[in-house]
Amino acid sequence: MPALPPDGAARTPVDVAVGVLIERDAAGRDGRFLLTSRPEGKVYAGHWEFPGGKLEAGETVEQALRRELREEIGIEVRQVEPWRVEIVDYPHARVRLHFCKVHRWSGEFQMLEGQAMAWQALPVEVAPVLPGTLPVLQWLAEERGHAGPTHRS
Ligand SMILES: Nc1nc2c([nH]c(=O)n2[C@H]2C[C@H](O)[C@@H](COP(=O)(O)OP(=O)(O)OP(=O)(O)O)O2)c(=O)[nH]1
Repeated sequence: MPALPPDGAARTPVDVAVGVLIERDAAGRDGRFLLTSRPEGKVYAGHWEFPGGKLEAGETVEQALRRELREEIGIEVRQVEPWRVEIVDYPHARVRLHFCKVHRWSGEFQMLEGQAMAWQALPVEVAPVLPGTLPVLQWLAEERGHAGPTHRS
């Protein structure tokens, strides 16, 4: 019988659409980005993440992102820029995170699942941050020439 692959590799990843909402400053440069806290009742409740959620059957990443941000934070995404894809193994699931930059949206932010929201710069001040968001903070640090820690450990 062939050896079983290591735990994690055996699991099919769940696709997740994630929005990195970024404010632009007066000069058009990327500024603060939005983090939200995971609501009570979900795994990693209280951890900070970029808003998003799992794709439903037949949805594209962009469709899922628009739906999730409407359902969770009450905004209409106006433009989606696919950015990077990352697989993360958690004890509860293996996820394929499709990170998208979002610079344009409309509507007022409403925390429809009882989350909290925080516009953040580097280093991120809210804690704890979800493990799957750490690579994003690193990519943002590289883009912005930020040296030093990206978050509080
Ligand atoms: N939204 C989001 N999820 C992330 C990030 N990083 C990361 O590892 N994840 C993981 C956590 C979860 O295992 C998964 C997202 O699933 P979820 O439970 O939030 O999705 P959902 O809103 O569709 O939830 P549900 O309907 O199943 O309750 O992706 C991130 O930055 N944002």
